[in-house]
Amino acid sequence: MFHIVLVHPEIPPNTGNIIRLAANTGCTLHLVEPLGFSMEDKHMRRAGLDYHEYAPVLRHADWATFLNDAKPDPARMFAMTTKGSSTAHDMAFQPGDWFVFGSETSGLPVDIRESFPLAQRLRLPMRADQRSLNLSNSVAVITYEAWRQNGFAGKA
Ligand SMILES: C[S@@+](CC[C@H](N)C(=O)[O-])C[C@H]1O[C@@H](n2cnc3c(N)ncnc32)[C@H](O)[C@@H]1O
Repeated sequence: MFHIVLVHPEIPPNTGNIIRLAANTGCTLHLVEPLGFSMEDKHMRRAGLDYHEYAPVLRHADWATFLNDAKPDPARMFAMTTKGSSTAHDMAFQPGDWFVFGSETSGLPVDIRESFPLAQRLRLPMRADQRSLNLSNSVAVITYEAWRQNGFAGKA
């Protein structure tokens, strides 16, 4: 349905949760290296259970390789960032859209974030003085919002 892109994820259970979410919702997961863990990490595998069988997980050596190999449509790719200029829930999403997330400690690298047009830097609403959502929670929020907008296409 959608593409979830994690740039340099660091915490194994977060990626495990996201593998499970990708399987639940029919999304493809892209992992942009370096990763902060081994794909054999037991915490990641436990969180993902055996869902990796149901979710395509693609690894890319770096951001440039991701762009070259996956060829995302630049007009349909969205940076998910606490420094976003647009409210995520105001955007109309389409099947095949790309959602790009930063790492748990650093967020998206500045050069990657700034390569997105302002209108495609999306922020999830939070209360004042709150720093950020957990990575896997932010993936779940936007994936379900985009899927809801598209009639939960493919749901059982
Ligand atoms: C734990 S956060 C990163 C925190 C980092 N210190 C920062 O300020 O970007 C991990 C990732 O979750 C996503 N995220 C978390 N909260 C968000 C929000 N309110 N709006 C959009 N994305 C968010 C972003 O992709 C972020 O890079």
